[in-house]
Amino acid sequence: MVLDLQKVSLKKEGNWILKDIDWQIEKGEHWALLGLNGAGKTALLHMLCAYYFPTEGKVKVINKQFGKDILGEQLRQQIGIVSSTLKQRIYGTDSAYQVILSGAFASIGLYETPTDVMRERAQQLLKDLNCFSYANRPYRTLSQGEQQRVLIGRALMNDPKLLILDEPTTGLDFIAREQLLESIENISQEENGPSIIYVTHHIEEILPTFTKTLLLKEGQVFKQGLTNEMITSENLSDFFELAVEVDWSEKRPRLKKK
Ligand SMILES: Nc1ncnc2c1ncn2[C@@H]1O[C@H](COP(=O)(O)OP(=O)(O)OP(=O)(O)O)[C@@H](O)[C@H]1O
Repeated sequence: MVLDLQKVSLKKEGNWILKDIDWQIEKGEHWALLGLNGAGKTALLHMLCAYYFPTEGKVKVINKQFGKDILGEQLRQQIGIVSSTLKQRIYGTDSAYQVILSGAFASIGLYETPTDVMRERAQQLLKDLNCFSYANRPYRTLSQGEQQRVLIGRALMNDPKLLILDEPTTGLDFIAREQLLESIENISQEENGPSIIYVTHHIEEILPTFTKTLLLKEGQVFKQGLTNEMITSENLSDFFELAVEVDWSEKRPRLKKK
């Protein structure tokens, strides 16, 4: 099992930010995590990466239980994450290639000498993610779409079992967004590739590959299960407390206000 949360709660400064979260992710499953602003998505992701320790409940990530056999650093080597916090920390003068390579050490910047195997892997990722043409350009000169590809490459360097993509399309235009989603779909179909958690506010970004969805509301699981059973007009109207209509006529859902 990639992830096993049992009755997990988190209290910060006297407030419950997460309450009684049960969530299991099996190997090979890809999930969408949907929640409005302030739902607790970031807090939940911080917990999966062992930056937060649960106040109550049990967290197991990649078969390791928090508090027992887990060291934050070791765990983070096995999880790939792309988030806006990470994006802000990358050194703008590093080349795209160096940024990807730094993923081998889960570090910001390169302080250790990469092995030949690491260099080959980074070059393969540059090709797979169509980043080869700007491999040697400083990260800060890349477009937002190009930067996101590089960060996904960095997250894949260690062949993680879990890949967390936290709103990866923020700031992308329509074309760049669709291209990035296509790359994510390709990653999800790789044999022995990582399980993906795709965090978003945007229903239309739920690709067919995300067959499971968790709806998070006010720190609690509102509902979870098969995406086509979760993303319905009735469920989402309850979830948003607003009458909405879901159009499933294409492969991806679209949301309309009623
Ligand atoms: N360290 C903290 N101390 C106190 N309150 C916190 C802390 N971290 C988060 N919160 C609160 O917990 C709630 C959930 O925050 P979180 O950032 O996880 O939401 P989110 O779903 O990621 O929202 P967004 O989509 O806006 O990023 C918010 O009300 C936030 O103010």
